Amino acid sequence: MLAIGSDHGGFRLKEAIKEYLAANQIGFCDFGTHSVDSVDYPDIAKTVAQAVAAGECERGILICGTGIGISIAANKMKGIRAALCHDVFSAKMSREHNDANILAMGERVIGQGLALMIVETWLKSEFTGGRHENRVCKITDMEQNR
Ligand SMILES: O=C(CO)[C@H](O)[C@H](O)COP(=O)(O)O
Repeated sequence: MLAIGSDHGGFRLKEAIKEYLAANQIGFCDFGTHSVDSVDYPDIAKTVAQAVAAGECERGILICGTGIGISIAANKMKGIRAALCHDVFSAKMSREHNDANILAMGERVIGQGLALMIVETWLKSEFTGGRHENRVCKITDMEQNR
């Protein structure tokens, strides 16, 4: 199960991603927001990050206007590795090398076509482990000592 959420700045892209997920039989849980009325992106980041960190959802997708604020907020949560990706290569690497468990994007930065390609790539890519395992473990250690 995938967790998805956005603020008002990412609402339209979130809806387009939901259509893509539904068309591809990928299960998701929508944590809002549910309109273009203004909301605060940390509130959405928190609920999606909590669902992923608690293991209720395997991975998450977060969208705001730029993707910056919502990824900064999500990364404050223990166990979260949110990657802000606006190109397909970064999306693939964020999974293969960094084991990113949240994909963040900005609706005001990229078009819908590219965003959907990024989502597709990110969902299909897997962590390759090996030398990257130790590096991700070091990130987790930093969280424990915070
Ligand atoms: O991108 C964002 C955070 O990084 C927000 O979506 C953006 O700041 C919202 O701006 P506004 O309230 O002017 O619509």
